[in-house]
Amino acid sequence: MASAEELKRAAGEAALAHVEDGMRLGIGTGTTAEAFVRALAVKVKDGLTVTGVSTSERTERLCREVGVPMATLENVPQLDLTVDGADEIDSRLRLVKGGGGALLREKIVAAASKRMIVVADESKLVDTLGAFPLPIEINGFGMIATYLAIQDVARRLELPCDLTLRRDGETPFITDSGHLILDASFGRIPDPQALSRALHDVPGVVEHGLFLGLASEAVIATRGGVRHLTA
Ligand SMILES: O=C(CO)[C@H](O)[C@H](O)COP(=O)(O)O
Repeated sequence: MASAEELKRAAGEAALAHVEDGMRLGIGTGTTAEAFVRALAVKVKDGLTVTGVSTSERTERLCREVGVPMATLENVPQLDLTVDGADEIDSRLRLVKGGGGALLREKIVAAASKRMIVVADESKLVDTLGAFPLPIEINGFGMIATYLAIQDVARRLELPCDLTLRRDGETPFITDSGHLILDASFGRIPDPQALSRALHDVPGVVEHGLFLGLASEAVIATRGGVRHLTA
């Protein structure tokens, strides 16, 4: 039976079929996105020309290490395609992302792209979003007030709410953009759009991990083969 690693590799390799010569590519964060980077690097060595824009410092380092040519979003602000992983994917290709802490840059890069393809193994497919805690990137200033305002959002939407400050060992986890992350267990999220809007209305919330209307396709590796889903 294929291991989780093999499934991630299969998804990463299958996404390569969507990469064309000359593309400006947003490159995601996480183990599945990294499988895509390694497969991409082989093509680059064989002569494929692409310009990558990374969604995290971690991905940037890997791309440079394996020889994928990189630019910044400042220099290349419009992208043809972004390939990125996800923590949860529903049947309408609505996503929860940010398990790796890169949600802010991931969302900026995805929004700057004409297309976003999600790469994942079948364990990420869900009927309803919400089993995976939703990462919420917040400003450090006034974090308790922000915490209370998020609890208030959940109360108004009649969702349970359990917030945990993400840690990196003894200290709070700090994102590439210098913010904190609250991992929010809201239970099942029946109306992701309403939750997204309400969270964006909280001033201390920088971004959240609900990706709605951004992914147009998904390449899902299953034990029975790779499935291609469209929104
Ligand atoms: O959103 C992300 C990082 O912020 C990742 O794409 C997500 O956590 C999936 O990671 P993996 O492919 O390792 O399961």
